[in-house]
Amino acid sequence: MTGEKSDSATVLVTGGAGYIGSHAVLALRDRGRAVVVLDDLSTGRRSAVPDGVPLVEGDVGDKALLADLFARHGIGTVMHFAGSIVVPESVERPLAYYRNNTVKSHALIEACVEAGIGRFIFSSTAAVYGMPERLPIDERTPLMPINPYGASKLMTEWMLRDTAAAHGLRPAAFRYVALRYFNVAGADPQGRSGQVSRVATHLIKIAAQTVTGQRAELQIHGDDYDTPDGTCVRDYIHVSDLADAHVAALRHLEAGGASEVLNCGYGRGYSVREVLAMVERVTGRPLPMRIGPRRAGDPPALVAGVERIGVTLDWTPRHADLETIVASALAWEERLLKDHSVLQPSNPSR
Ligand SMILES: NC(=O)c1ccc[n+]([C@@H]2O[C@H](COP(=O)([O-])OP(=O)(O)OC[C@H]3O[C@@H](n4cnc5c(N)ncnc54)[C@H](O)[C@@H]3O)[C@@H](O)[C@H]2O)c1
Ligand SMILES: O=c1ccn([C@@H]2O[C@H](COP(=O)(O)OP(=O)(O)O[C@H]3O[C@H](CO)[C@H](O)[C@H](O)[C@H]3O)[C@@H](O)[C@H]2O)c(=O)[nH]1
Repeated sequence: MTGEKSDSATVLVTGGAGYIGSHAVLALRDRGRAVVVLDDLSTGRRSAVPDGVPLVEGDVGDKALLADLFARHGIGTVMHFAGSIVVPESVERPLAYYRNNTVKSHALIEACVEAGIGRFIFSSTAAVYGMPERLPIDERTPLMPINPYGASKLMTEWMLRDTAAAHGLRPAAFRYVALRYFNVAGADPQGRSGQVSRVATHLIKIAAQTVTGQRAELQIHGDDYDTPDGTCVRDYIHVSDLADAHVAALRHLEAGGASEVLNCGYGRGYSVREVLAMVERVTGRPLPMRIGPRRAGDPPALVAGVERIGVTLDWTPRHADLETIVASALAWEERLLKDHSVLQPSNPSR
């Protein structure tokens, strides 16, 4: 397309020092793509960025920095992972979430339009659906987020939709793929990256910490849901498959494909109890656990409708089973325990 940057152009990965972004960096590098990371290291880690990948330490809302970075590195596509992700925190500090996730995404999208960067891939979330009543959840399901985190992401989707509508037909076209992730888990199969959280909230991460003795016990947040075993059901996707979906989205846009909003999951749900049983099976160790009350805002079941991603992207998941997800998460947790350099502090000033 006229005015577009060439396919060999560098990919900017915002939030590339974080959990999912660092796996996307690995997936891009493994395919020989040039990558630059922009990260403020608020939750990310310098050590998550592989050697040889430039890390620009800065804020994704800093337009002067962005303009300079785009020109200096010849950026052709932006993959936007940077953001704040803790749902209960978003309820306590909504304006901080709207600022970091929505206002700063606005600055980034605007900087792209001004620089003529026409390809944008965005980390969205199943949280845009809220508490859907019907499963599986396809992309036409009504969008009714129930917390500021989901709303802050949905607003960014809308900015992308409207920007593509306004600029999509011009010579410097703007097209995007928004990927709505379901439950992301696991770690790079080669052990190069994984999840490092100061305060873990995700089930598989907490289970890994518990079974390795870092926590006394895990609490199941409610077993009285209207689900087969009473615990919540989620669609867990391996982080490396998700990273590959980003590479597939990049290829889609580079081939001139249209803007898309796509669920990312496997279309299969597991209950909390099933996940915990898998942790016990993989380790051969009992997992200390007890039943606690429901956690506010937890939908009983979230399972992705995955037809659309299947027909739109050239994406074949390679790690689509719970055992692989759990085993890779556990292997990473063992590595964290042994190798403290992985835990190199993010930004000491925060
Ligand atoms: N983890 C999940 O299960 C999940 C599910 C759905 C969607 N997502 C989305 O995926 C993206 C990545 O999530 P993650 O789990 O890797 O989280 P993470 O906290 O590990 O990564 C986020 C990264 O963004 C950086 N960052 C935050 N604000 C920034 C700013 N203003 N400027 C520059 N860098 C900034 C952080 O330092 C960090 O490296 C987020 O946008 C999140 O909303 C995550
Ligand atoms: O110690 C724990 C932690 C979690 N859970 C349960 O395990 C399930 C999964 O919980 P997670 O916190 O791992 O994930 P969520 O489904 O709450 O959230 C995920 O999906 C959301 C979309 O709905 C957002 O995208 C969010 O960023 C992402 O982490 C839930 O039923 C939760 O109650 C427990 O029982 N005990």
